[in-house]
Amino acid sequence: MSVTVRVPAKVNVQLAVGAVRADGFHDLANVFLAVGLYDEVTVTPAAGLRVTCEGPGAAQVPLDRTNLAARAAIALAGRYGLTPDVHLHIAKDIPVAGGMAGGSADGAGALVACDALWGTGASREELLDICAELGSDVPFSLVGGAALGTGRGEKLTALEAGGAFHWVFAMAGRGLSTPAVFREFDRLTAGLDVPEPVASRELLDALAEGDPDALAATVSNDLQPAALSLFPELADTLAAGRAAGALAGLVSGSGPTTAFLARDTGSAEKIAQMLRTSGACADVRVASGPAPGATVVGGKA
Ligand SMILES: C[C@](O)(CO)[C@H](O)COP(=O)(O)OP(=O)(O)OC[C@H]1O[C@@H](n2ccc(N)nc2=O)[C@H](O)[C@@H]1O
Ligand SMILES: Nc1ncnc2c1ncn2[C@@H]1O[C@H](COP(=O)(O)OP(=O)(O)OP(=O)(O)O)[C@@H](O)[C@H]1O
Repeated sequence: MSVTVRVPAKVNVQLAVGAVRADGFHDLANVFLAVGLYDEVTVTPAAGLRVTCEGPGAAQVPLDRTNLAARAAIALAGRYGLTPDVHLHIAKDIPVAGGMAGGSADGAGALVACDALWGTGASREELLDICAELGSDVPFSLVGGAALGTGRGEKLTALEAGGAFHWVFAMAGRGLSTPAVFREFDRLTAGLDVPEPVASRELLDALAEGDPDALAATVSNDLQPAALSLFPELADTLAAGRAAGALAGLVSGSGPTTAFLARDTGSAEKIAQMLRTSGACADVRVASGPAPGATVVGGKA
């Protein structure tokens, strides 16, 4: 008996960041778009909790109880008086520590997979509560599509997306730590008046209309200066993607992956090819969004 769940990566088309809160988190206006780069989590009953991982960057993924997939299984089992005796296998395709919510995807995937395996009958709300305990990005990994995240990003409102948006992602040769990027944001904004984060009306309209030019004119990421400060070479990657014809280029979330919006699939392939030969990044992928959230794609009786 096993269950396999597929979970998408995300790009933040707007990431507005407020001042640091008393609990160390930041209030956000976080416009998430799920994109078609996926991790798959397979859960199988086992003698105890075990995590394995294959794919690019697998060596950087912890295989102990700190893995978000393991934490999800433990949290769900805890609620239902079960023991998390499962083997969680992660087939990784989302870059590790890349700002595309790879670990969050695995947390949401493991939760949905264990829920199906154990037949807990947990409601969507209960699953979303557990997701929010696991991390700010995890609820969005569960729901996918397009959504506005407020609070620390965990309170979601579904958004309409009027069409597919085509993206090129440039992966860096090393990762960036999300807490370190938020700390750098605090350092760069120290003494300044940081406004309350608000979603842009123009950006939400562009998303709803499926208009790539209008979206390109409105994308923004308040963490970008912090990511560039910690990883200055990303400025060259952004310049290379824009020179290759991208409508817009920005750092994805806390980075260091950079995301380039293309007009259509043909243009995305051309930008990807130019980025590959530019030497300005370690790897390049093409993907479109919105993509569906965590979905059961297979299982064996
Ligand atoms: C940068 C984003 O990826 C944008 O979607 C997210 O805000 C980060 O979400 P995440 O990786 O799920 O982050 P969490 O695991 O919840 O938090 C990791 C750390 O990031 C910082 N953090 C995260 C979210 C937030 N709204 N404010 C923060 O300051 C905190 O230092 C926190 O200790
Ligand atoms: N299943 C997992 N996959 C990858 N990393 C994990 C996982 N579980 C825990 N981690 C830890 O989380 C850190 C961040 O990895 P992750 O790939 O989630 O980063 P990220 O994509 O930048 O996150 P986000 O975009 O949500 O801020 C890793 O360095 C690793 O130590």
